Amino acid sequence: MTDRPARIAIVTVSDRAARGEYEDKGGPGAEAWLRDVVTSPMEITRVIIPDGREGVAATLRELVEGGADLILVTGGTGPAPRDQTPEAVFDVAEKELPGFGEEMRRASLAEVPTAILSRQTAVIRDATLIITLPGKPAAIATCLNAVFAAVPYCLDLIGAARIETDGGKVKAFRPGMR
Ligand SMILES: Nc1ncnc2c1ncn2[C@@H]1O[C@H](COP(=O)(O)OP(=O)(O)OP(=O)(O)O)[C@@H](O)[C@H]1O
Ligand SMILES: Nc1nc2c(c(=O)[nH]1)N[C@H]1C(S)=C(S)[C@@H](COP(=O)(O)O)O[C@H]1N2
Repeated sequence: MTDRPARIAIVTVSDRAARGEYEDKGGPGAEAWLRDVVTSPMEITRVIIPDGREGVAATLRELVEGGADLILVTGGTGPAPRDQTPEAVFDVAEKELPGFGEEMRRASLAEVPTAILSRQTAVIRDATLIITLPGKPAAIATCLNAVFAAVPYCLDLIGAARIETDGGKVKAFRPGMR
């Protein structure tokens, strides 16, 4: 655990947003959610890349090597042929944390039955936690609200930056601490 600004990367994976055919709403949505909930210093970077296993994996490797503490990836988790974000994430993963996907889908299923189509998950590579989210901008808050209480302690455990949250919005849980 280190006390310095958390380096957080937000990666939008979308063929059409990367081509400029529509405005990316997922990346800005994820950044707004973090700025609302996380109270400790953060350096946030955002990138928009097309779908595709190799490109997504290469971007993730680069961000991990650049020292990211947390990477949020939005899009490409579904069953369509170009949806290959989970494959890319597993290509770079050292450990999977399947509970993240289970809980995000559970929360999303209360909103839409098609939430079951998302293969979203979370993994660790080096000292970076990578969480995947569906591409639908509306899914971002649902999914982050469902799992974020466990994120600060996970970052502690992997030796990433320490983050604090606004307890009125998301109460970070650190076992053994109040
Ligand atoms: N990053 C985003 N910003 C804004 N809207 C998005 C974004 N990602 C997805 N959407 C919206 O959600 C809908 C369904 O999401 P889905 O992930 O299936 O996108 P998609 O059709 O696969 O996108 P693409 O073809 O660009 O990869 C899209 O048609 C789009 O309206
Ligand atoms: N909360 C929430 N989760 C959701 C959705 C949604 O609208 N809200 N859309 C679902 C749909 S329709 C799909 S196809 C999958 C995968 O989306 P992705 O390929 O954009 O990642 O996410 C699912 N999860």
